[in-house]
Amino acid sequence: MASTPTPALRTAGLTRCFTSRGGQPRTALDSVSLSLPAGGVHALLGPNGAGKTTLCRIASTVLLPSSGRAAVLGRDVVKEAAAVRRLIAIVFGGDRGLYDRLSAQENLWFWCSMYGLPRRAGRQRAQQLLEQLGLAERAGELVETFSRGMKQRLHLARGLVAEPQLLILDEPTVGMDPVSAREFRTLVTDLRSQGRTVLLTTHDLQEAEALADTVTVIDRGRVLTHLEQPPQPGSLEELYFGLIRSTAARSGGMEV
Ligand SMILES: Nc1ncnc2c1ncn2[C@@H]1O[C@H](COP(=O)(O)OP(=O)(O)OP(=O)(O)O)[C@@H](O)[C@H]1O
Repeated sequence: MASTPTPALRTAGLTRCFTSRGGQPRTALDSVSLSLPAGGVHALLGPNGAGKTTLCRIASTVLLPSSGRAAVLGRDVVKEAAAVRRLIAIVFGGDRGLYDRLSAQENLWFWCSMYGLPRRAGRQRAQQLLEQLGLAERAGELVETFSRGMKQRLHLARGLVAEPQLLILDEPTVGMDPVSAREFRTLVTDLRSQGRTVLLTTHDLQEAEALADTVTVIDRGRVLTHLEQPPQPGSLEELYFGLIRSTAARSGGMEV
């Protein structure tokens, strides 16, 4: 009998609670059970505060679950955190995580050394990534002089230093102009064709539709739907708004 392939990310009853400053309990993830296959782009959608970043942070071992389990390629994110860190990379949108007063290549050299690459191999890897991401011409310039789109490419290069099997992109195109965002999406498509798995959170439904092989919609920490196939062109907006509207109506929340 053929064995079932190990999912890139599997969660079972995954729950994460926070306590607000005023002492109010807040459930960011509420018993989330999901299985995302290895390979392809998996879109995670949901309104502000839905729990997307919390899920990404748990999958990348920087946040502990309150209860339930999560595993990356079969490795438990709590009990085998070190092994999980070797399999994943996380790229946040915005300006976090880069050293502005260093050049693009210095940033990458730093990250290569953090991942234990010897100096020579690190420099080769950095050069290869700068070329792959179209930054080679600006490699020696300070990151503070980069546009947002260029910074996002560099973020992605940083994420790729360790050749992760699961790349988590948390709103990677936020604030990008349409051309930079489209180029970034092309890079994501290239990664998919190289056999990598990408978990993508986004508020851009067209982006999700263009890239995703599976789509998961969450709201208030709960999975509302999980599509195991790419959405039909033009279908996602109606599905998404319908789901969010009915959840809001059930809980007497705002109109969408
Ligand atoms: N460190 C924290 N302390 C308290 N509450 C938190 C903390 N981190 C997240 N939360 C809360 O958990 C819930 C989910 O937040 P999360 O950042 O995962 O949402 P999100 O779907 O990524 O939202 P957005 O689309 O706005 O980025 C929110 O109510 C948020 O206020």
